[in-house]
Amino acid sequence: MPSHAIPPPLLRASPSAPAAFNGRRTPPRVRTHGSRLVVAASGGGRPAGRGMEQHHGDGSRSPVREKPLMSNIGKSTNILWHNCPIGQSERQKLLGQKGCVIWITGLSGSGKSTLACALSRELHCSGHLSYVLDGDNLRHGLNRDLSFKAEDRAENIRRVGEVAKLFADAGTICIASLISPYRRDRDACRALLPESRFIEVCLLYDCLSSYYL
Ligand SMILES: Nc1ncnc2c1ncn2[C@@H]1O[C@H](COP(=O)(O)OS(=O)(=O)O)[C@@H](OP(=O)(O)O)[C@H]1O
Ligand SMILES: Nc1ncnc2c1ncn2[C@@H]1O[C@H](COP(=O)(O)OP(=O)(O)O)[C@@H](O)[C@H]1O
Repeated sequence: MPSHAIPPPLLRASPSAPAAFNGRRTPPRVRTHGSRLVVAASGGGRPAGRGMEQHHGDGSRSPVREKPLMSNIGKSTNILWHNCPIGQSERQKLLGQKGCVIWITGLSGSGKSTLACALSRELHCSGHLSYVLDGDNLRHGLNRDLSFKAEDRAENIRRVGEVAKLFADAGTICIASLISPYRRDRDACRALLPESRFIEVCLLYDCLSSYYL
């Protein structure tokens, strides 16, 4: 099978999927064409806000039929939130676990990466899916444009907080390992998730340092 081919299980329709497309007149038809996935979206077009679900801080969802979730972001207007029929609870059921963020903070050399890797290995051995977001590694890609001045560190943490939230939403135990010296930046990341889904591990010796604000 070529590396880009879609494995057959992904193409199987979930029994509950059609009901979840109630925002469209017709759900899109998906079929394979050689190694390609062909999607025919017919009729109805955008869901126009109907059949959407509102996500609450505790991870629960409820249908929102009256008001589409729109935002104005910068110069762009009418940014519409799209929900997928396969949501957080379906992913949790599939994986047999709930996603969360374990945020490891501490000075350079304090053992963050070592702890993150050890934790990830233990979780893996006990059958849990985890993923390490290491500050050093992310600065090779996603955050390569950022320096170590305070505002860039803040942007660094903001981005990683958002990515970690997505990993948790995907059902993964996301282990973020960053110096993240400013409490306000870490608190902003914590605020992205329900209280019990964000666990901060502060390598204590460094947290007593005046480097931490
Ligand atoms: N000036 C300066 N200050 C701090 N750190 C530096 C610097 N230059 C490079 N490095 C390397 O970058 C790693 C820290 O990146 P982070 O993204 O975790 O930092 S921060 O959270 O934005 O403060 C850090 O990795 P760790 O040692 O694993 O913490 C360093 O290897
Ligand atoms: N618990 C520990 N005891 C002794 N040495 C450790 C411990 N944790 C990490 N180290 C060592 O300290 C050094 C820095 O660890 P590292 O995980 O890279 O820190 P950080 O990611 O915070 O920069 C490494 O050489 C590592 O092997």
